[in-house]
Amino acid sequence: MIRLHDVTLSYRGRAGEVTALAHTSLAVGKGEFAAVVGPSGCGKSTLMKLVTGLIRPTKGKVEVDGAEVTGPVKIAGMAFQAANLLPWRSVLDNVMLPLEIVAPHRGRLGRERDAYRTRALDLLGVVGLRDFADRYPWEMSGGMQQRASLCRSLIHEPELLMLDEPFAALDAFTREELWVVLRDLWQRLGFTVVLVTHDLREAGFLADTIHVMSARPGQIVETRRVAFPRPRPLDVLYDPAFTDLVHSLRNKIAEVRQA
Ligand SMILES: Nc1ncnc2c1ncn2[C@@H]1O[C@H](COP(=O)(O)OP(=O)(O)OP(=O)(O)O)[C@@H](O)[C@H]1O
Repeated sequence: MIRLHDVTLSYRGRAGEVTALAHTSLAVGKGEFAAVVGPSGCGKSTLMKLVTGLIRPTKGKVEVDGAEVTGPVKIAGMAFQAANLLPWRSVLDNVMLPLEIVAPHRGRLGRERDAYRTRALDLLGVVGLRDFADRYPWEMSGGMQQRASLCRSLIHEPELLMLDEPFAALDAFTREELWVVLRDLWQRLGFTVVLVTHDLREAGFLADTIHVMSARPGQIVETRRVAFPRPRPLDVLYDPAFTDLVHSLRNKIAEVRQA
């Protein structure tokens, strides 16, 4: 689904040139759940922007679904640390927002509003928010807002879901609840995921593959397959093999930070 071939990305700003990524290569298969971890400022968000076509590589090539990325990628949905829901729209209308923007839904929404509404309500049901569809974002907790944000990123049935630290602002319990929500959505809908996170337990619980990046300029320095069988219960977090995985990822990141 995703291929980065020897990609370098340099930002040119007033303070001169900053090379965020240098000679980075990465492959993510169709339907795979990939996580990207690494020290702060190593270029994780830059990698997300390259894959979604928000920026173009300085050198090298980015491909999504077999085609070179030359502009915004239509098959991608995105969610970020801030839920960014529009306060004047109900939860349902927030979830339906991408349908007003993304082709071909934009052209169909007028005629097929009821069917789309049903789809949005079904999705809200999967994340436990069906009864909150008519509420406003400011009437809901941060975790509920993030659930709605996940629904919004999936309403146009993207093949690729790009998540940049979506649970970082939540408390530990809510975060674990949301891991389960994302696990179930992914298992049900079968999209490809790239999840950027600082939380190594989150990466271990959710991902098939964890890519570790070096300090800036970032590169993938290690790729781990996560072998725990699916569906994974939260109890896997207390498995000694899981703790070993988290420890060794932590050690690897400490090593690349000092290098
Ligand atoms: N638009 C920009 N112009 C100039 N430099 C930038 C720009 N965006 C990012 N950078 C720089 O590129 C480097 C990588 O940034 P990026 O946001 O990709 O890192 P990150 O790994 O996502 O960081 P964090 O883990 O702290 O969220 C940083 O040094 C950052 O300051």
